[in-house]
Amino acid sequence: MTQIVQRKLLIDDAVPYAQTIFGHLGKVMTLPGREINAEAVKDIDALIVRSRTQVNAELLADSKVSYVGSTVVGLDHIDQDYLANTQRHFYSAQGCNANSVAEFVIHALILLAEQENFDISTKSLGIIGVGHVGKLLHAKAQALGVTCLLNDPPRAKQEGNQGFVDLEHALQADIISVHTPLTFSGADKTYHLINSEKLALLNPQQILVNAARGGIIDEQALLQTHLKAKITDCWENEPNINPELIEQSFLVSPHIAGHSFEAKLAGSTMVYHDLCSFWNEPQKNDWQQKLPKIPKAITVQNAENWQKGLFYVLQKTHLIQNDDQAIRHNPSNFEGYRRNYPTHHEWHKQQVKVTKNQKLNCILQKLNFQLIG
Ligand SMILES: NC(=O)C1=CN([C@@H]2O[C@H](COP(=O)(O)OP(=O)(O)OC[C@H]3O[C@@H](n4cnc5c(N)ncnc54)[C@H](O)[C@@H]3O)[C@@H](O)[C@H]2O)C=CC1
Ligand SMILES: O=C(O)C(=O)[C@H](O)COP(=O)(O)O
Repeated sequence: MTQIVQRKLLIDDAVPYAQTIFGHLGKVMTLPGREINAEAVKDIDALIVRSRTQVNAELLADSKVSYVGSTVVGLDHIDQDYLANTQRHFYSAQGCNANSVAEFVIHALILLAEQENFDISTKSLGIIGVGHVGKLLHAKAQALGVTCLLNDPPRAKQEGNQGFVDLEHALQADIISVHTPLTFSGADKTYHLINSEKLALLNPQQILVNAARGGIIDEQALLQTHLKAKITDCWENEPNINPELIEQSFLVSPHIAGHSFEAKLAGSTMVYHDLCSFWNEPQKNDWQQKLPKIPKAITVQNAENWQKGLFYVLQKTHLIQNDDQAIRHNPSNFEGYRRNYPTHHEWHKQQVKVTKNQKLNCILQKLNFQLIG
């Protein structure tokens, strides 16, 4: 009688619901992403990672891994050529956390606007990289009345220049937010894209946001650049982040812009669906009944000013300042905090009671909050 050999899956332990979602496909083992090494993957069939595992020949050469799934968006931890050349199937959950990042940027900017006492709708926003995240950020910023300048040369080459501006033009915006991948080669490589020459174009009234990747902005040059505010979620040399940049930043966070509950779950389920089809296995979705209940409705206390009302609502969904406090005076907490990141839900999961302020109600709706009677 032929013995059915159970498939083995090794999954980064930061992948939520790993056992619940993937358990029916085989024997699931989990490890912290940074501890997934050649020894751990030797006898594994499917490897499912987040960003903290370098997937390359060094990791896989002696393994029988035939499937690699990445439950995050960035690809700088994956040697895709090696996987293709060794006939290993690769899937990346592109776009899974875009909404989370866009919400993070808007929330950080509203916090800044409230603390610096300006109306965000009077500002312009330069979005460098207009893919999944950039498009959603554009839509949310427009909902707030922000004028956006869009820079994305690869898209402009494909689609035509209509609607796009060049980098120097985008860098004239009051607020600049980078949302490109980190790439080291090619005509549009992004490593140090915002270098000392580009930073020299900026003035002390401008705001610079990095919730994409450390290295897109030259950090050493950034330290010499005086700006109204630096908002830093992504750093060079993570988790050993630069204390001077912490000091200079209005808001710091340990690379968690994409860490909403829905984003992490989307990454897992997108890889799960791909693995099921790769192994020609029927999907089982009964785990969805085990998801946390949505938070209770928010009642706005301060609606006379739409921006103050929005700030109140955003703070009820997630205290972004906690992400700052978690590392500002204790940078060594960078990995620990993100591995145990407190659950927060995306705005489309949040109910808000209709307020007296029609403009606020309209903005909340455009930002995908659930407005209830
Ligand atoms: N902080 C966090 O937690 C997260 C960070 N990220 C990072 O953000 C990046 C963007 O995410 P998505 O929007 O989902 O990726 P995406 O691939 O959908 O969009 C990236 C966009 O950047 C454009 N681009 C590439 N090179 C460029 C250049 N030199 N100048 C301007 N635009 C350029 C591309 O054409 C594309 O439209 C990811 O590659 C990842 O590194 C993504 C999710 C979470
Ligand atoms: O998707 C990406 O790219 C990101 O930057 C994710 O936020 C990375 O998440 P972790 O793998 O660092 O949990």
